Amino acid sequence: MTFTRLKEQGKVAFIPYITAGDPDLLTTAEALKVLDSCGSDIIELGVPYSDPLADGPVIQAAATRSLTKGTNLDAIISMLKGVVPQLSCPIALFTYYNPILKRGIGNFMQTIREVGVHGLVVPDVPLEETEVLRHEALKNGIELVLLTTPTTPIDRMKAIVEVSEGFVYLVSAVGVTGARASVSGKVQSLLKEIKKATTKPVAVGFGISKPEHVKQVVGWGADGVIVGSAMVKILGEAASPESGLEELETFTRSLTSAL
Ligand SMILES: O=P(O)(O)OC[C@@H](O)[C@@H](O)c1c[nH]c2ccccc12
Repeated sequence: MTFTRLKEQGKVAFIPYITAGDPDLLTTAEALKVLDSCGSDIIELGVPYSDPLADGPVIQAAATRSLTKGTNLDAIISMLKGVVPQLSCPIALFTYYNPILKRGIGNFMQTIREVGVHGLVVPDVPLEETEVLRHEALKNGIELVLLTTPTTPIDRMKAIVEVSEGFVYLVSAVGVTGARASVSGKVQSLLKEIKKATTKPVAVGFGISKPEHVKQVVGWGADGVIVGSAMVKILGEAASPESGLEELETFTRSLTSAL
């Protein structure tokens, strides 16, 4: 839906990621409002996890701080209950598989649907194991976004894009999340391959932190850009929650104006 509207307007989606509960959940709620009002098209909200395999130092540190404060899924859910009705853009929850399993897949999907979450990203579930997850997501009207990476073999990429809902997440680089000096030139050819295989929108993430990166990825034909660590760093390193939110706004505007 979001992408259809954007495409009609000839626009590319801006998709920020932040970790819930860093520095605290009240600030997360405010950050969601700031990101929404700065023109984000989807917001990825990360559930902090103790063993975040795919995450680089910035998001790992944010998760640790958040968990130390006692952030858990229930607290995130009740924060969302209050704030989602105030947002105009959809929320995609980002979580590792374990917290979903702990709650029970069906129960998890129902709970997030009830607070108005639209999408779900789970980085550590291999395609073969997504079936149950997809089934339960579908039943609850949740879009399960799947990821493909530069090392995903073509046939596997095709199978992934075939079943991905909402959009396809193209991970731009091998390794962990985190700002990088430049976006790998390989993304251009990866985008071409994916677009040969599907008409679904493709959003690119990993290492995007500057307006130049945004412009580059848009020029290569991406339908969306995802920015995580750079956002998380601002909120995590700010002198106070208030100044973090101000910096977040300035930074987000600098990126969206490159779209
Ligand atoms: O942090 P980066 O490099 O801007 O990348 C996006 C990213 O943060 C977000 O989508 C994400 C956070 N944790 C992940 C783990 C795997 C894949 C993606 C992610």
